[in-house]
Amino acid sequence: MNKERGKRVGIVGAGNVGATVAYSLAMLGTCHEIILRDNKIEVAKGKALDMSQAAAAVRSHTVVTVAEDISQLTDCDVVVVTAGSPRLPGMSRDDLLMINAKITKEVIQGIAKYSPNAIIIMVSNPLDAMTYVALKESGFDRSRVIGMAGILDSSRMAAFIQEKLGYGGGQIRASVMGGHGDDMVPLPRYSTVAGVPLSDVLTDDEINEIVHRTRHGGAEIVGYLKTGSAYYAPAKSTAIMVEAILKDTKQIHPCAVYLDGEYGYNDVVSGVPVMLGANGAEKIIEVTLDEKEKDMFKNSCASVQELIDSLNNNKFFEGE
Ligand SMILES: NC(=O)c1ccc[n+]([C@@H]2O[C@H](COP(=O)([O-])OP(=O)(O)OC[C@H]3O[C@@H](n4cnc5c(N)ncnc54)[C@H](O)[C@@H]3O)[C@@H](O)[C@H]2O)c1
Ligand SMILES: O=C(O)C[C@H](O)C(=O)O
Repeated sequence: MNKERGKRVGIVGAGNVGATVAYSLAMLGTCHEIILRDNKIEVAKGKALDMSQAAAAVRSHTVVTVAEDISQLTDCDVVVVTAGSPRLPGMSRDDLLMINAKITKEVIQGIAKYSPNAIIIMVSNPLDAMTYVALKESGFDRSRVIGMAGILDSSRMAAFIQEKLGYGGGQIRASVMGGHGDDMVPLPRYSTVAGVPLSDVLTDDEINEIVHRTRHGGAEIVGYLKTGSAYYAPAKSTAIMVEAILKDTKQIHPCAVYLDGEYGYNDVVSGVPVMLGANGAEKIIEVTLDEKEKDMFKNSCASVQELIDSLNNNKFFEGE
């Protein structure tokens, strides 16, 4: 972390998610400067001015600026990448693979060049495959390339539990592992309400309904919005990760990371509990899964692997 000047967070893609992350961070005031980078430079400039003024309103010292070119995104401590297309109704996140992989490749090469010490938080979809692309294109250690999805998926599950119960808001700890796809792995066995196991307060049918809704939580919102996907909860979840890194909290959050033997998997990205701190993903926690949970995790990793295979078959990583 740079000690001479305040902490600097870059955000590539100042659309719905990126701008909301920036706003959230500006209100928290943990970093000194937030730099927005988007191809739509005028829009980014307008949003940056608007957010700096909002920061002044709440007496936050954070300033929001714009990088007109990726070469101006220098010496960031953390860079959040939300550049790319969101899905539309009827699409799966995987349908975004090739279009967003190309964008990710381009922006990650710039980040690696101009902010070589940054910790990268990937947001663009399909999340696990884009985190894999970011890792390969940056050449960074795996601890410095982390995908955001698990906090979002767990928060969704918690909200659905609260809705079903009608009580317990703020006291629910929901757990979701695996990739950020339709076969993500919600873990009712590791979910509690004020410390009480979920199975003590809900029936099996109710829990299954919540699991199903969590898996399709992103699509549910796309179905309403029509022109794009969710951004308030995704942005807040991303800001939680940025804060954990900047403040070196060493707290555990579900994040997408490159697995190198953990859970029995290699050379794939998936969502697992991770300790976040100043050095990024400082530790991967291996929780005990029962046979059914292991099977679900296996399926989820296989889906991410298919996307990586598809990139390889398209010679995406060749010539590097
Ligand atoms: N991981 C998650 O849980 C999660 C949650 C929500 C959204 N997402 C994903 O995040 C991405 C962004 O979603 P959104 O709703 O903000 O979309 P958006 O369309 O509102 O914003 C994307 C922005 O990226 C910009 N952009 C495109 N190419 C660029 C480039 N090369 N350099 C700089 N900027 C570029 C666009 O101009 C646009 O402003 C999508 O891929 C979406 O699927 C992931
Ligand atoms: O659903 C999407 O496409 C966006 C994001 O991954 C989400 O879960 O909200």
